[in-house]
Amino acid sequence: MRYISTRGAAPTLKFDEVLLAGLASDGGLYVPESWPQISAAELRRWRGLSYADLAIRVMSPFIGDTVPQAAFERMVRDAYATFDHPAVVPMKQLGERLWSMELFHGPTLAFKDLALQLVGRLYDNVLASHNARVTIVGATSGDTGSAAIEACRDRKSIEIFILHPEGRVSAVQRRQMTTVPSKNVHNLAIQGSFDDCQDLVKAMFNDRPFREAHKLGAVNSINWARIMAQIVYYFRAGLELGAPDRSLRFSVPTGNFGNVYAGYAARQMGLPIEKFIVASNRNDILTRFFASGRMEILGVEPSLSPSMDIQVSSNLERLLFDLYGRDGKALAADMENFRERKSLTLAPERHQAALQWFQGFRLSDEGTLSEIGRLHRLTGELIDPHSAIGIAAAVEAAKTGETPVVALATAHPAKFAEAVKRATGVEPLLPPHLADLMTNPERFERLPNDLGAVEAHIKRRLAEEVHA
Ligand SMILES: Cc1ncc(COP(=O)(O)O)c(C=O)c1O
Ligand SMILES: N[C@@H](CCOP(=O)(O)O)C(=O)O
Repeated sequence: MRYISTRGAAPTLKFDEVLLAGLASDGGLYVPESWPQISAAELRRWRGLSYADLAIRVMSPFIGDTVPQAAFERMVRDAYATFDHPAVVPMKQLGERLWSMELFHGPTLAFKDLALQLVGRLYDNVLASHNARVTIVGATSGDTGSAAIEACRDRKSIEIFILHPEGRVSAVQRRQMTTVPSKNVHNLAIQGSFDDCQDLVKAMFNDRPFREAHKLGAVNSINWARIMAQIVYYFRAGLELGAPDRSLRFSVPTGNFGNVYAGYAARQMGLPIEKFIVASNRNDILTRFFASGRMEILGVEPSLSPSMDIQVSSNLERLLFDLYGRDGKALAADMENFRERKSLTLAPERHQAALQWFQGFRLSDEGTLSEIGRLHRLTGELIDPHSAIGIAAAVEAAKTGETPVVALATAHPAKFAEAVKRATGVEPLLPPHLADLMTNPERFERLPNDLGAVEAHIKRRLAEEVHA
């Protein structure tokens, strides 16, 4: 398997190289040159596999011979052994055609663990075989940061710098990052939004001398390895609900478009998925995009689902690449324009093609609270505000059509205890392994939204590590 950039001008790479590269050198994102095809007969043979065994089968074609098979299988088993539920991603039936899949049973209580527990191990293995070190720079609106830190802390070949928007993540999310005492972990609170943090990360990758001098690596979903690992649970849901003999729909709480793009990848590989419902909060650029074919950046407004307070959804570029018939040059020109003019209008035939598979949905904070309250009254379950948006969208979708709808539950309710308590009167508790989270000392640096200041800070810290 080889990987090509969505902007058509970066070298074609193998999996291990893509893992280390993160963003492509032309500013694009790596995608597989072609999609591995899983036949219906093969899918039937996958029914009943454990999560780890399924993960090995789904991901092996993407990795090829770049990681020794025995080591890869060991990493997968170790990664999913860190989850506290035997099913790893348990499903619950919520209605006649309605299911939720819980993706938050990993160590940091959000769906990011499903990819990052594996990506941390892959980094270690590939860095050792290349005799290399990496400086990870990542942006977070709250969940990627802690999952990446948990996956990379104390690893000898990795320094990790995570940028979060100051004051715009929940207290639990912040503390999950800033209370980790490991020396290779560095938290930067940026005076800006998540989009600013993500722009800073991309700008560091596009600063070639800085990127090369410090061997930058990515843990955000711009890194193909993140998407690859997230494809697996779509297959798990499909197989549990009767694929390949029955199709299904997914409702996905969306911000950076990485999660739902992983579902699209599963569909391209042969899983019968009829539709993706892209569920957003008030930061609704994607809802407006699917409704009109026009993508327009407005300001980001804080909401009760802060991890989805995003306007520039990086992974949409991967979908656009296919909608543009994989014409990297044309897409590169339009993406440049989009960054300058803050708007992009799809040609009508491309918009129609997108609507075959995707539909948008938006929910206000009031709607989110009311969905958390409704589900609690009905089932006794507590859900977090991000999952609530996905479930509310799925409830709407299940009113029409025959195919089951699976809503992805992306975070544990205790990460957003304040909102959940406001909606239900019940405060969700953190699991025992995080019992001292709210009292442990924090460690982070405040920095302006300024590339020079952030790069200078990283250089200084790395130099201190060398001399320590
Ligand atoms: C809890 C939660 N739900 C949903 C999302 C949105 O996922 P994506 O960015 O992959 O679209 C995020 C952030 O990524 C998140 O942390
Ligand atoms: N919601 C995310 C934002 C970053 O998304 P990623 O999937 O690209 O890492 C977060 O919680 O940090």
